[in-house]
Formats: sequence, structure tokens, C-alpha cells
Amino acid sequence: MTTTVPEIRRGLAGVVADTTEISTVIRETNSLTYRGYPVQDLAASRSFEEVAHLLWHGDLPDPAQLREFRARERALRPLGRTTSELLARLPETCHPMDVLRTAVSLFGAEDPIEDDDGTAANRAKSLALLAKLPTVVAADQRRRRGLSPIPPDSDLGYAENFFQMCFGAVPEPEVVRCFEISLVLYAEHSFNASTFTARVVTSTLSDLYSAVTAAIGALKGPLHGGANEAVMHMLEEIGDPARAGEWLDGALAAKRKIMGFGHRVYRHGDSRVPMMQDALDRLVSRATDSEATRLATLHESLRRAVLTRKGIHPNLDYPAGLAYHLMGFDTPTFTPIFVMSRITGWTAHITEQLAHNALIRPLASYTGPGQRPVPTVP
Ligand SMILES: CC(=O)SCCNC(=O)CCNC(=O)[C@H](O)C(C)(C)COP(=O)(O)OP(=O)(O)OC[C@H]1O[C@@H](n2cnc3c(N)ncnc32)[C@H](O)[C@@H]1OP(=O)(O)O
Ligand SMILES: O=C([O-])CC(=O)C(=O)O
Repeated sequence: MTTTVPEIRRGLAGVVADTTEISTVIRETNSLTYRGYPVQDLAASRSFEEVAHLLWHGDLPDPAQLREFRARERALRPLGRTTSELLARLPETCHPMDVLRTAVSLFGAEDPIEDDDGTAANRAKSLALLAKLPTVVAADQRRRRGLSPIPPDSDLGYAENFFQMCFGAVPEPEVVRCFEISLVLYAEHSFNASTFTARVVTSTLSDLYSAVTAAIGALKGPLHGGANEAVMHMLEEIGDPARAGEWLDGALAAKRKIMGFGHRVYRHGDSRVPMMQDALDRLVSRATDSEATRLATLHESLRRAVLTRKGIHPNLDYPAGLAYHLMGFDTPTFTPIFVMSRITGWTAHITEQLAHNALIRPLASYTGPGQRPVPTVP
């Protein structure tokens, strides 16, 4: 008798798990589209709020729809008293991704809507999360700096309000623009690990908050969203641009992964990098201190060294990490900013999964001991 060994695709590499109408990477042109629109064109001409509407509703909003979307988002920004008080009690040493994960869990516990299978209910929850997450992230960064929170300002747009809540001031429009570009580029990327996590949880007919909480956990890891923070730690570890090559040799010899490089889907470079790198270059050219130039030189030296030695290109986390540093955010705030953006993609996928649900439950090829009797208790 012959036994067929099933093909195992570790990490589900190359496996097509389902269809999606939300976004796609077109390998031939190395491009990414959201609902058919090239992401670079969206980032160049549309606000993050318009892109959120596009991802959720399938099309860009008309002026009236955008006005309504903005008014609803702005009204939902404040946190409830219980949430604020509970979050303020978390240890100050805890990672902001843990704060955010806990916040979403609390929002779920406080949400009176029980009916989770309705698209309308999920859309309302998605908008509330989009509106409230920046309030949590900004308050937490201020808490770590020993400062009290700044309430949201409903006269300001999504990106401007976030700066205001973090720093008590809105920077020049050029800086806000670079930030908004990062939000649009980070918003959605098909079946990446955190989105797939959200879809797995949703596939059991669990609720949206549980799916988002799990997705935050998946994004936190340094092989995924946590890489934007890890990039900054790596640049700090290297320090001197002249050391980039020597540091890289040591890291590769020690079999370390170089953070912000490589990608499961793109083999010849992440389609989002050129636009984010351009935004980063603009931030560097605005900076008046030599520190920004040193970091930018180091960043570029390492990029060239990794390409020469390994033939590997940077992913979006590589320019985004340094860009967030130059905008003034603390390093642990970088991945939470990714969450503020990706909440749009996650929740679009949650709605799509529910609309055509099939329980996600793959098989495993067992390699443990053969069946054996349980020994009698001595
Ligand atoms: C927004 C995002 O989430 S983008 C991803 C952010 N993550 C990172 O930047 C972390 C660093 N990068 C990595 O660890 C990987 O490139 C991943 C996890 C992103 C993709 O991994 P996979 O598709 O599984 O590719 P895999 O890890 O098998 O890499 C293939 C080969 O390239 C090498 N490689 C890939 N990325 C890197 C890297 N960053 N540093 C060093 N070597 C790398 C691997 O060692 C492997 O070499 P080998 O065949 O000689 O063993
Ligand atoms: O697609 C992936 O595997 C990771 C990624 O770039 C993203 O989630 O933006």
C-alpha cells in the first residue's frame, strides 16, 4: 500500500486561501491597487478618510458622503471615562501595542450592539475604532512622557488632529502630508498575517473586536508591523554610517534578519517604498539638525549594503520607521500608528469574510509519536 504524503506549504507560502475584492499586488507591474485604484495615485491626491471610505464601501466618497463621513468620525473621537481610567492604570512600562490591544478589548466589552453579523453594525464599529484609536495612541505617548492627554479637536482632520493630540501643535502642512501618505500606504495589503488573523477569528463567527484584538497581536511581531520600530532600534545600534557594512556582515554571520528588508509577496522591491522614501527625503531636507542627515546617510548606506550583499530590497517599514522618528514620534508609537491605518483594511476584510464565510481550518501533517497505550499510574 502506498501512502501519499500531502504537500506542506510552511507559512502558507504561495497558498491562495480565498478571493478578495479589496486590494491586490500586481506582480508584473509591481503595483498595489485598492479597489482597483493604484495606491500611489490615491496617496498623491486623496485624504486618508477618503481611502478609508473606499476600502469599506468599494468606492471613493462624493462630497456629501465625505462631509458626512468626516462629521461622524470627528464626533466619535473622544474616549469614554471608563476606558480612559482603565488605560491610565496599565503599567507605564507596557508596550503601546499592548495598550492598544487592551483598548480594543475594552471597546468590545462596552459596545452594547450584540448583533455582530450585520454589515451596518460592523461598519459603525469600524468607524468608531478608526476615530478612537488615535486618541488612545496619542494619550499613551503623552503618558509615557509624563504629560496629561490632550482631547481631540473636531475642527481638525484625522492626521492633523493626531499631531495635535500627541504634541499640542500641528506641524507644517508638508509634514502632515508625509504622515497622511504613510497612512494611505499602510492601510491595506491583502492577506498579510494580521489581516489573515482577523479573517480566521471572523470565520468562527466571533465579533469584530475580537478579530481586531487578535490582528493587533499579529501586527506587533517584528516580522510584520513591529519591523518599523525594529528599524529604528537597528539604526541606533549601528550608529555611525561608516559602520553599516561591517555591522551588516556581523548580523548576517549571526543569521540575524535585517529589519525592514524582504517581503513574502514582493521579490523585487515593495511597491510602496518609492513613495514613502520620497516622503522621507522631503522630511530630511526640511530638518535643520545634523542628526537627521546622519540618520538618512546611515539609512541609505545600509540599504545599499543589504542590496549588494543579499540582493534584498527594503519593505515599507524601512522608510516609514525613520520618517516617524523625524516627525517626532517615540519609537514604540510607530507600530500603533500602523494600527491606526490598517484598522481600515482589517475591518474591510472582516466584513468581506462575513459576507461569504467559510470556517478557516487547515489540516496538519502529524509527525508525533505513533499511537501508544497510556502507562498505568505507578
Ligand atoms: C509591513 C510588513 O509587515 S513588511 C515585513 C516586515 N518585516 C521585516 O522587515 C522583518 C525582516 N524580514 C523578514 O524576516 C522576511 O523577509 C519576511 C518575514 C518579511 C518574509 O519572509 P519569507 O517570505 O518567509 O522569506 P524568508 O524568510 O524565507 O526569506 C527568504 C530568504 O531571504 C532571506 N531573507 C529574507 N529577508 C531577510 C532579511 N530581512 N534579512 C536577512 N535575510 C533575509 C532569508 O534568510 C532566506 O534566505 P535563505 O533562503 O538563504 O534561507
Ligand atoms: O503583506 C505582507 O505580508 C506584509 C505587508 O507588507 C503589509 O501587511 O503591509
